[in-house]
Amino acid sequence: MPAVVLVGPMGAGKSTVGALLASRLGVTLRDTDEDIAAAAGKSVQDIFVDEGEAHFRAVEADAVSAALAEHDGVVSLGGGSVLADQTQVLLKEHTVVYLRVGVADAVKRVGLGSGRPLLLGNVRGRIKTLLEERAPIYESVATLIVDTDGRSAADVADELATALTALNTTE
Ligand SMILES: Nc1ncnc2c1ncn2[C@@H]1O[C@H](COP(=O)(O)OP(=O)(O)OP(=O)(O)O)[C@@H](O)[C@H]1O
Ligand SMILES: O=C(O)C1=C[C@@H](O)[C@@H](O)[C@H](O)C1
Ligand SMILES: [Mg+2]
Repeated sequence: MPAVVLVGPMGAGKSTVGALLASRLGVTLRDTDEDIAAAAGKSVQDIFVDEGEAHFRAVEADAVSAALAEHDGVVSLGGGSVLADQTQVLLKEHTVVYLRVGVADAVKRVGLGSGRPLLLGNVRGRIKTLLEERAPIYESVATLIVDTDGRSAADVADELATALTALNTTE
């Protein structure tokens, strides 16, 4: 079972904080976006363009299920993975951290020229809508919520490492 599962929107820092946290905990990071891209032999962006979002979501649900079953370290999930009912059910069995980010910091982090397919056209507007739509879902699956606005990824990883150690010693 993973030590921790990271969820949150694009730009929350799941991949970046996940890598730092994994090294602090002495484990490895498994990122479902990377698993999907490696298996398909192309980027997540290209999968969206070539096969469409519905196909990506189906593949993603399987990738999440496999990562949760197989990986013992840190698992970071794609930003939209929590939309799947199957994933919401699976996450009940895990320690899940929601990396929260506001619109302004998320936009700064993903950059206006982002290659992220769901943000094409209007990065700020799309992020705002996605954050509003998904915040209740992230909250519902989270064991712990960590605010990341105005903080470095290293600072967030440090807080998480401490919080997880405390959580595991009180369980
Ligand atoms: N706390 C932070 N402070 C500043 N920059 C950050 C922070 N966390 C991540 N970043 C930067 O923001 C960008 C996006 O981070 P990252 O790719 O880790 O997000 P993500 O949550 O994995 O997004 P996605 O869902 O698109 O995979 C990266 O360039 C990263 O270096
Ligand atoms: O928030 C989302 O829906 C996404 C987030 C990324 O992690 C990728 O999985 C993809 O760009 C879609
Ligand atoms: Mg990522």
